[in-house]
Amino acid sequence: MVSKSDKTDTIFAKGQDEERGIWKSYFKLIFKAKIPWVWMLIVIAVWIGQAQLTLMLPGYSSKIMTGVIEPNVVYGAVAVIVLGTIMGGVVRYMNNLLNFKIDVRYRSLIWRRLMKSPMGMFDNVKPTEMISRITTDSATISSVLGTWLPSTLATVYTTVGVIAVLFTYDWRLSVAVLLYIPINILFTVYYGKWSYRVNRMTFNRLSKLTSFLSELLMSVPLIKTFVTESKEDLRGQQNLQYYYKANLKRSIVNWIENPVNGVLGILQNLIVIGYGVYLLKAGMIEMTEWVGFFLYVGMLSGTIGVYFMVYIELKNSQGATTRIAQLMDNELEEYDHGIPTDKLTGDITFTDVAFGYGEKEVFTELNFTIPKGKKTAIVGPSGSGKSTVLALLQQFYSPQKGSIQVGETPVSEYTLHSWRNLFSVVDQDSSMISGTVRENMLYGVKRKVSDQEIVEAAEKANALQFIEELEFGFDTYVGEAGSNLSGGQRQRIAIARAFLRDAEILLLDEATASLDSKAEKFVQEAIDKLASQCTAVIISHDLSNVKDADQIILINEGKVDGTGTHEQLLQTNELYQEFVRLHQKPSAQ
Ligand SMILES: Nc1ncnc2c1ncn2[C@@H]1O[C@H](COP(=O)(O)OP(=O)(O)OP(=O)(O)O)[C@@H](O)[C@H]1O
Repeated sequence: MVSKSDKTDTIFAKGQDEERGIWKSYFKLIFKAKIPWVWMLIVIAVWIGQAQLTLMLPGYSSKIMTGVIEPNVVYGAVAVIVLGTIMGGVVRYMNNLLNFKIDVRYRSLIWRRLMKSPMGMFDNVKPTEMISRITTDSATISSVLGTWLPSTLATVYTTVGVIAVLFTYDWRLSVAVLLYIPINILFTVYYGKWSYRVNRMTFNRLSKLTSFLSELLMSVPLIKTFVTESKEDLRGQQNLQYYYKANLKRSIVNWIENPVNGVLGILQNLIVIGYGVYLLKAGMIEMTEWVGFFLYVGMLSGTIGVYFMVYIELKNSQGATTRIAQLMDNELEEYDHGIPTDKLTGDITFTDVAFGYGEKEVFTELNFTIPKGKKTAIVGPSGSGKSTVLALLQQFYSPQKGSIQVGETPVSEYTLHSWRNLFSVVDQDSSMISGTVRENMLYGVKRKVSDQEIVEAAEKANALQFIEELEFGFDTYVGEAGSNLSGGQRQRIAIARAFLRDAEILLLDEATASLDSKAEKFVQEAIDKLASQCTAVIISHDLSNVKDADQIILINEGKVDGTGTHEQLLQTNELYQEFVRLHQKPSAQ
């Protein structure tokens, strides 16, 4: 079968190490996700309104603190405080909404792209990595765009305003204070880089831990069977320790920020106090101006603190933006481009088809024909590429060389959706969705189906008895991915689904492998009936399923080793003789 590879050189893994191009990535994401601009502008305007009120406060405070208690000063101060508090509350609420709006747009954009991504992308990316794109990465980006962007613009407004006010008080004192800013920037940049590295390490440890846990929890039966609980316990403890140590480092880095900022703040106050006292004594400034200046400088420190946080946030979001920007660049499947079809109009021919998964070559030169309306069996050693033929047939992948055609028409010229709608598939995994038995039987069935038909399909698939014995019959919940059902029960529901789908081409990949021999015989008869009404391609290790096929294709080492009926291949092909010898059931001898 087409198994998922565990390659780590995925677009996402590459993204984790990509450290450049953050601005490019942000621009790309902002335009791709169509963020709510109007809402964003409203939030920015409210932020700036609130910033303006905050800017006015030290002017009033300095007057009141130095005894200038006139009615217009007091009323002005009260109005600014009350309005500022109300606007502060409103803007935070609006900002939260903006954040959620941006977040849901990114999440739905990522989800839509994932749903339209070609199969090859899913082979290379672990499900936990994809989940992390939709949850953690999109939250990081929306926090930067939704929360930090508007508040930072308001902070820029405040900074410019504060500097302008400072110069109206005294230009010498202002220059002295501003000289200190480069020291602050230097610290911000160095600390930011350091903090980014440590945060990224913690994030990587956490995603390793998450993927370890989800993988192991899905393998509990394997662990129990092979008695590896202690070994896995140890591996889990190690992963937890790595994450703990990364967190310890991170806490030290985060802690350092406060004392250093404190020292820098003291430096700044010393300048204002020392130089200010000198100017006061020399009679060059008034007491009210000096107090006002002092309060505004405090505000300036606050704004620098915000830039500092924004820088850290931007650095920390770098991995997330790069990963999502790369996902946006990924090619998508086009479903409605080409000729629509609702019938298989001729035989399907593979001509000189070469195909591999990445570096791994599977077929070098594959030539065969699947006759319309006939039953074709594909046999070959394990790993020879039988399931890959079914994947190529459904256009999950495109051949690297050669062509697959229906008559004279390459299958790639059909619209992808209409082409895939021609198929009905029952494979050894018998994929289920979490829902009821009925929902699973109807999954992918696009016509109206009566209850009577559902019952008949279940009966033909030998599933009716066990379904009726379930607590809620057809309305019984099957659990996540059908976990409440046995392998054989899942397989019978998948077969019933194939009956209901009633497609032109039936693909069976070890479709009865999980059934006991009594059920298998019964279901096999039903499948044979279904197969006789359409074009069927069957992969089975069970000789009895293969023997009566109109044509058997034997695949080995990337090529077709032989084609013919059971009798023909038995007489002419050594590999087939070997296959028969190995797979003959005692009853068939
Ligand atoms: N998604 C994938 N990525 C990389 N390699 C893959 C992928 N799927 C299958 N392969 C490899 O391609 C080869 C053919 O696999 P395929 O599942 O088609 O073989 P098969 O004949 O159906 O095997 P089996 O009889 O064991 O089910 C194998 O070597 C397999 O490891």
